[in-house]
Amino acid sequence: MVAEPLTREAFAPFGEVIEASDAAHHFTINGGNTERYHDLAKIDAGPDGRVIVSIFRGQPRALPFPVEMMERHPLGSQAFVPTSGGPYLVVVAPAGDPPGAEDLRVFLARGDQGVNYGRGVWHHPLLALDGVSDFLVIDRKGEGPNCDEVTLAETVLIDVNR
Ligand SMILES: NC(=O)N[C@@H](O)C(=O)O
Ligand code: NI
Repeated sequence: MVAEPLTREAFAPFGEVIEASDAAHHFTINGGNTERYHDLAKIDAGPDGRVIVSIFRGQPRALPFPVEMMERHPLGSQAFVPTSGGPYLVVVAPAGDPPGAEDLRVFLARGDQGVNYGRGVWHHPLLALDGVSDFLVIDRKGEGPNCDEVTLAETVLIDVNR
């Protein structure tokens, strides 16, 4: 599978794209100095969880990459915002039954785009490209198992057309 460009419309079934886009609700603050891109993602820690902020430092993945498993967080959302400026891959499938190869969507995210996976949305763990990459990660801390993993019946090779 070749990655498609990440857009808020294409990603809508899986969550939100976090970017300073004119399509977002934005307005000027701080006496004209600053533009606020407002309320970009539905952060969900559930009724008994707490929202936490972490940094993931990901090693670059080699392409083409074999997707052999997917995971989901049934108790909360998970957001990744790149802070190193490089691109990364986002592999997702709709929340619900464990995905098959035919359910996957693969997106190429720019270094100025973040993503928020909605609660229960299947995704592959971090897929940094080009170099060691840091990401601000906003997700849930709390009781209960919050990471289900599934092995795909068939491996899916993903790549990028650049
Ligand atoms: N396990 C963990 O914290 N990371 C994954 O959830 C991921 O999506 O990278
Ligand atoms: Ni995750």
